[in-house]
Amino acid sequence: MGQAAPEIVFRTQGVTKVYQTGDVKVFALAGVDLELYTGEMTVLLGPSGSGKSTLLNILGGLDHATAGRVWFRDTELTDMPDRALTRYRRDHVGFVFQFYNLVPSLTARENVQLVTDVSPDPMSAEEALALVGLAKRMDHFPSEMSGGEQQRVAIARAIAKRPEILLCDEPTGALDSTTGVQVLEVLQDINSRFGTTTVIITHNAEIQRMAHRVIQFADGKISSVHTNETRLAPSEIVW
Ligand SMILES: Nc1ncnc2c1ncn2[C@@H]1O[C@H](COP(=O)(O)OP(=O)(O)OP(=O)(O)O)[C@@H](O)[C@H]1O
Repeated sequence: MGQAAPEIVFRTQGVTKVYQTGDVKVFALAGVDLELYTGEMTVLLGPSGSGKSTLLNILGGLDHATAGRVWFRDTELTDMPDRALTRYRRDHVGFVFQFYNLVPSLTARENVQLVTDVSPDPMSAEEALALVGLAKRMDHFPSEMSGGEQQRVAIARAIAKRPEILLCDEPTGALDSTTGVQVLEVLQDINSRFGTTTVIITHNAEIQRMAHRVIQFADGKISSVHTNETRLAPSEIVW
């Protein structure tokens, strides 16, 4: 018997995004057809300006495509009104960005509680912080933590609502390699422990070796898709 077909979590068809500044049009995305599968860890690679963040923002409901269609499971996101898109984002998507966007006047625990207070079925802030290895730092303020620790608080905040999807835009971009690997280990652990569909944008080609699939972008299009036969553990990745 063959393996069951993978379950599609996102599908895009001809997604285009045009930014217009005065007379100048920039095609940030120029026709992207893509399927992402439940539980998969996907790395998006490509030069600066090739459209990776634009696609991530559209998948995460932070932005609308100019043309083309986008589905999250059976729900079409394409023309969803902003209120519904906000609900979609709140209920299903966790975001991790390069700069951690923590509230400086709140402790790690309080930063995570901002999310757990408004989610229907959250884990506790304590549980989320323990999952990212910060059980002992819960009452520290961001200024008392290293970059990697702050990013782990940001990941705890993103996962505390138990999202099906975790979208990470350059999560290690501001970190040295040792700290970056710790953050990747947390992402790997969340992906395998909870089956959270995870998308990671990176400029660091080494990181692709931990992914199930690697999608390469060039000029607003997908230039190649590669499935890794074997994956490396984050601790085996060096940069
Ligand atoms: N709000 C905006 N207004 C105008 N142009 C934009 C806007 N956002 C993105 N762009 C342009 O769209 C193109 C794609 O940008 P995008 O950020 O998606 O690329 P990227 O591959 O994520 O790049 P990077 O790796 O540098 O983050 C770029 O040419 C960028 O300048």
